Formats: sequence, structure tokens, C-alpha cells
Amino acid sequence: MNIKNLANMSSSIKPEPAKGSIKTLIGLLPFLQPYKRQFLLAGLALIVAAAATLAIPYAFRQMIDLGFGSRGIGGADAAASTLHIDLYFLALFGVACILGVATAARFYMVSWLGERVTADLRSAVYAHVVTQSPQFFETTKTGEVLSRLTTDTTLIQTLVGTSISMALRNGLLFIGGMVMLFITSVKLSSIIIVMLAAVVLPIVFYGRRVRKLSRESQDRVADASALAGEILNAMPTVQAFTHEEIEARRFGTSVERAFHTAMQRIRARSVLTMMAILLVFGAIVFVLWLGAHAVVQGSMSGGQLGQFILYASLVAGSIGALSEVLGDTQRAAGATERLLDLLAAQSPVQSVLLPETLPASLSSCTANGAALQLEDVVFHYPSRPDSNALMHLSLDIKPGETIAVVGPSGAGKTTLFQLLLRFYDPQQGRITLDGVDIRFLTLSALRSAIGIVPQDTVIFSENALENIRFGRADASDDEVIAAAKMAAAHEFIERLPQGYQSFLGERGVRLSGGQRQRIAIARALLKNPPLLLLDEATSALDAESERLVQTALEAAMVGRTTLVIAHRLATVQRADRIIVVEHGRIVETGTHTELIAQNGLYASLAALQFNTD
Ligand SMILES: Nc1ncnc2c1ncn2[C@@H]1O[C@H](COP(=O)(O)OP(=O)(O)OP(=O)(O)O)[C@@H](O)[C@H]1O
Repeated sequence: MNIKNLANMSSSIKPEPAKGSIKTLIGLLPFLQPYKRQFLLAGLALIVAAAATLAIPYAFRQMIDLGFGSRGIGGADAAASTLHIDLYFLALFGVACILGVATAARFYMVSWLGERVTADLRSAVYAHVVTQSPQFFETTKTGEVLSRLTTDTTLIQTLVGTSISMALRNGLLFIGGMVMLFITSVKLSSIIIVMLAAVVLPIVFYGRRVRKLSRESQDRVADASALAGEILNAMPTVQAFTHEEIEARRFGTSVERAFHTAMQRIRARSVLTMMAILLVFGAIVFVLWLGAHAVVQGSMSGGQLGQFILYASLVAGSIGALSEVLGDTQRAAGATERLLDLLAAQSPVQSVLLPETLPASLSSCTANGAALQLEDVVFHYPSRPDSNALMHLSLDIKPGETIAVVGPSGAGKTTLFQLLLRFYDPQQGRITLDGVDIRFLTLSALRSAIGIVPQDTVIFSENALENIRFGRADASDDEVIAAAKMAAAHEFIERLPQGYQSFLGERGVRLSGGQRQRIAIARALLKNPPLLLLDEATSALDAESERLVQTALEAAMVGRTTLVIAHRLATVQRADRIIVVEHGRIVETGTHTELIAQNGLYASLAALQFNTD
């Protein structure tokens, strides 16, 4: 349980990972391992198909030399020749049948693998990303994560579903074809080998360039989608400032940049393909020219040359395909690198291996709430190491107490909540819940004990029932309705067109601010936590909403410890204690009356903040 080490772990993903090489693909092995059997079957189908392909030129030669050859033309041998033709055509058809079945089987297995591995990878990356701390989401754009989940996984799907099998098939055809070329004619094949060596070097060199451009191209696409994601999430602001055109132009520029980089990659890849084909075929045409001379001089039969031509075109085709596969594989290697980076991101806030448990009274909140202690807490955000957001903050809260937290903007009020939820760990000091250091609890045990009503409630694209059930997934409908009643949300939900079944739409656009807050309060009540964190909305509600929200909050505070970032007079007046925070320190503590009497920071804040009530 070395907390220091845990805290020091970096959560951010590397901004620019080391150069992607095909070796990176080894990182995919854990995702392939569960499907060894399918791989084996696909491999078998592949070998059968490759063997059938390689058998075709041989059958072809037999047909020419033995079927049409000098032995078979005219006279007594005519009957035997017909038999030969029948046999060899039958054999050829047999081979084609095997090729058809084996190719279909390979395609099926390999495509299945591609889809399966991609689905697993997507789920694994997503499951990992949702456990990351806020720090991660500060440094990684949502759009980029989405792009990795979609574009990058699709590249890997191409790799597993197509490229690997293409590489293996063409690799086999290349090796088998070369062996058969040597068997057919050692002299011509030796010449081909020498020429091939001269052909491969430029291809390898150019392949590197294509890989680099691939990576850049993916980055640009990710940039564009990150930009779009950010803007689409802020549409009302964008439109209120009439920024539609500017944003459309900005996105257009980003898309153009992606297009430009993609074009560079496509150009490089076209050159690569052209070079590969020209060089390989050039070499083969030259060798065939030599072969034609050999047939004329009688040192080679026509069938032999036919067979050689077919094998040579198989070999040439396989080299062409391999160079193309190399491009895809390199793109997939880049994608794998980016996905593995995401998977490797470690949240600095981790559950300890041997967690302590909360006292039973806390896990089922029936008692009075939780005791909470902050002991000399010092904290700075990882992105701002030289500016402490909280400084030597100590606080002792008894079970059932209601504490109002007041302070100027930027004082550290929200930060305090973030630490209580363990979105971050303090650099110094500790926080205990009923005497247990919260770092020794599992994250889920800690967060289950805390209910939060944020300033701005997120409403999911679900009906009202499910939106409240977000507070506790296993709550029954009756429990949800009971919580809604306590939170003064029942009436307005009943009045919605389909009552609790009403779809609240993306971001709950159909609900007013006060209604959203009551949904949030209902969620918290459903969770029934011993510790409640409220962040009162600063925006003014109309008198009726205000009254309803206050009623709901009062219901929510009963029987639990409550910390509330207060913006309303009613709240501070009801609080057992008010703590006044400034520059990350507690500067005043007391009740409303006491603090007003002190005539310090609180008194001046109260005069400003609460005068509308
Ligand atoms: N994610 C973050 N990364 C870096 N600094 C942050 C982050 N969040 C807050 N801060 C800084 O920490 C300090 C305390 O911020 P905090 O949000 O806790 O203030 P607050 O009292 O809640 O203010 P407000 O009432 O305006 O919400 C501020 O100086 C703020 O700029």
C-alpha cells in the first residue's frame, strides 16, 4: 500500500508515442490469445488454399506436355491422350473446388476473428478509459478517445480480418512459388532471385515513409473529430455568439489538413505500389524473354515454360500483395500503438490492493451519517504544481452535521469536493471517513458512501425513471418514485406527457434548472449515502422552484452529514457551521450570526452574495 507511488503514477498518455513499428503489434497478442483455435482453423484453410493455388500451374504443365504434347498428338496414342486430357481437366477442376472451399473457409474464419478482436479491444479500451481520473480527461480530448475507439480499432480490424491472412497467404505463395520456380528451372530462377534483391530495397525504404505519413494522417483525423466534439457539445454557446460560420470554417480547415496529409500518404503509397509492380514485373519479363530463347533452343519444354510463367506471376502477385499488406500493417501498427497507450494509462488514483472496509453502519445509511476529518490537507492540481489549491486545511465534521462552505470564486470549494470523492489525492495530509483513511477504501466503497448534487445536473437520454435510477442501478420503480416524491420531483414528472416514462432527451433540454436539480436530489436520495455533497446552483431560480428545491434539499439532508457549497441565505442559516475558505485555507468558522458579528470576510461576502434572497 505505497500511497506515494500510487500518487506519483502518471495518468496522462504519452503525447507522441515512440515510432510505431510492426513490433508494436505484439501488444495485440493478449487479444488474440483467446481465439487460438479459430486461428488454427483459419491457418489450416489458408494452407490448403495456398497448396491448391500452387498445384494449379503444375496441373497446367501436365496438361500441356502430356495432354497436348508430341506424345499425345495423332495415331495410336490418341485415345490415351483423350484420357489424359480428361484426367488433367478433372484434376484441375478438383483443385479449383478445393481452392474455392478453402478460400471461403479462410475468409469466414479470418473475418470473424477481425470483428471479434476489434469488439474485444473496443470494450477493453472503453472500460479502461471510464476508470481514469479527471486528470486524464483534462489532458485527453473526448474526440480523440472516440477516434481511437472507432478509426484505430477499424484499422486493427483490417489487420486481423484481412492483412494477416493476406500476408500469410501471399507469404506461402511466395515461398512455395519460389521453390516451384527452382524445381522448374534452376538457371532462370537464380537470375530472378538476384533481380528481386535489387527490387526489395527501394520498396522497404519507401514503406517507411508511408508508415510515417499514415500516423500523421490518423492524427489529423483525430484532431478534426476532437474539434467537432468540443464544438457540438457547446452548440448553444456557439450559436449565441453567432460563431457557426467561424466554427464551420475552423472545422473545414482541420478537415483540409487531414485531407492534405492523407493525400501525401496516398501519393507515397501509389509510388510504392507502382515501384513494386514495375520492378517485379520488369524482372519477370526479362527472365521470361530468356526462357523463350531456351524453348527455341530446345533446352526447355513449352509446358515447363508455361508452368514457370504461372509460378512467376504467382510470385510477382504475392510480392505486390505483400507490399500492399505492409502499408496496411504499418497503419495498424500506428493504431495499435495509440490504443495500447490508452490501455496503459494509469489513473494516479487507485484502489488499494487490500482495502479496509467501512463500518457497517456507514454502508447502509440508517444512522446519523458519517464523521469526516481533513487533517492538514495540502493539494495542488497536477497541472499547476506551484499553486496550492488547498493549504493546510483541517476540518472535523461530526456525523449528521451540516456544514456550509462559503468563499470567493477560486477559493478551493469545488477542489475540496474533488478530494473527498478521490478524483485526486492530496499531496500532504489525509482525509478520513469514520476514522478510515479514504485512500485505504476501494474507490467504489468510498464513492458509494457519498451522494453528490452538482450545480449543473447531467440528464441522460433516458426516461425520467431511468434518470433517477442512475443514483442506484438496482433500485425498484417504487423506490425511484419514493425518492422523486421526497425530492419534490414527483409532481412535475407526473405532469410530463408520459409521466415517468417521458424521455428527457439529450442533456435534459426539456427540464428547467430547478427541475434538473430536483432530479439530481432524487438520485442522491435514492443512493441514500451517509455523506452528501451539495453544490448549490448559483443561478437564480424563481421563487416557486427555489422553495421546491429547498424542500427537497431539507429532505435530503436528514440523517446524513452534509457539506454544501452555499449560495443561498436559507442554506447558510440552516447550517450547523459555516466555514469560510479563501486561497485554499479556512479563514473563518462559525454560525451565520457569529460570523456576521465578526464583520470579516464572511460578512462582506454575505452582503454581496445573499442580498438577493
Ligand atoms: N482542474 C484544474 N486544474 C488546475 N487548476 C484548477 C483546476 N480546477 C481548479 N483549479 C484551480 O484551483 C483553484 C481552486 O478552484 P476551485 O474550483 O476549487 O474554486 P471554487 O472555490 O470552487 O470556485 P467557484 O466558486 O468559482 O467555483 C483555482 O485557482 C482554480 O483555478
